[in-house]
Amino acid sequence: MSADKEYTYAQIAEHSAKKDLFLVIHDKVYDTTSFVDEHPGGEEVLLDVGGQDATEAFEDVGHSDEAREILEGLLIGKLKRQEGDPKPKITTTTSAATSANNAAGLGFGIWAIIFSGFILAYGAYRYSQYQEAGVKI
Ligand code: HEM
Repeated sequence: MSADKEYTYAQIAEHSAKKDLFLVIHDKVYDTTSFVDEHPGGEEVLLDVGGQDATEAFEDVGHSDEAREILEGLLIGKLKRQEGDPKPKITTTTSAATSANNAAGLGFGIWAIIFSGFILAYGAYRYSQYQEAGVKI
């Protein structure tokens, strides 16, 4: 089998049985049939995502490099995305980037509030100075 073979979601969905189990992870297709019984996380979880996109499930667990090496050995092809197919699942990289953005956004918000607080305080101070000066004159 060539790792360059392209599979559509419909073709992959036909392989969802324990004895014939395909998974999609990061748009690559893996034949996990020989691995189901050996999976340290149990066969149930693999069967749950059999014939589907398992990217999120796989990444959520935070699998080790060893797990990724096993995965490479099971590679049989890539996903041929067609019109109307589900969008690629969010990967850890993008979600990390999103949270980084959120953190930055939050940080900026806080600084904006602090900064405008200073501007207001300074304005109030200057105003009171002028008023005092006005009274004295
Ligand atoms: C073909 C794809 C997969 C491979 C090659 C794989 C491989 C492994 C390996 C080697 C481990 C041992 C810990 C580690 O090295 O990270 C593991 C643990 C685990 N896997 Fe997977 N896995 C796959 C897919 C999945 C999926 C789709 C799920 C769905 C939730 C899953 C859930 C788990 C869980 C929960 C553990 C932790 C088990 C424990 O620590 O008791 N795995 N997997």
